[in-house]
Amino acid sequence: MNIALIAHDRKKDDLIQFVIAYLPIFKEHALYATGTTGKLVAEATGLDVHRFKSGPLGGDQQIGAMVAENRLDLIIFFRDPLTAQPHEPDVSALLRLSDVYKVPLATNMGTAEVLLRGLSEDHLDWRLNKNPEGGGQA
Ligand SMILES: O=C(CO)COP(=O)(O)O
Repeated sequence: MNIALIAHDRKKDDLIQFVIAYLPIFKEHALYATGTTGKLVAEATGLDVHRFKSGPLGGDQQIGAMVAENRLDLIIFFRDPLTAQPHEPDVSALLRLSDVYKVPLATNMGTAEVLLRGLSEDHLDWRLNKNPEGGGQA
């Protein structure tokens, strides 16, 4: 599966800890991320992460473009609900597109845990019908 990882600044440590906790699962999939998130996750875990631009510079939109092409199967986006983001319209656009294309998206760790467990038990295999490319690693 193709998985996107995104975290706002105050949530980046949480996301890194989450990826470390589920490393055996993440290792099996192709990872995409906004710029700074991807750099930090790659450094902390050694995982290969395809990095787009930083979120405020268009990274959310680049991930949204993948969604629009049905090339993303799961999105983990740890948003900071307490800090205004200059690129809030981009964030909203990504959430909207994920709903349009019915891509599972977690915005907090509780939901992310359920999605990762579902992924490890093949409950997201229906995505392979939508995105044949997602069956392999990057
Ligand atoms: O701003 C972001 C998501 O909206 C995340 O971007 P970075 O990973 O580049 O910090």
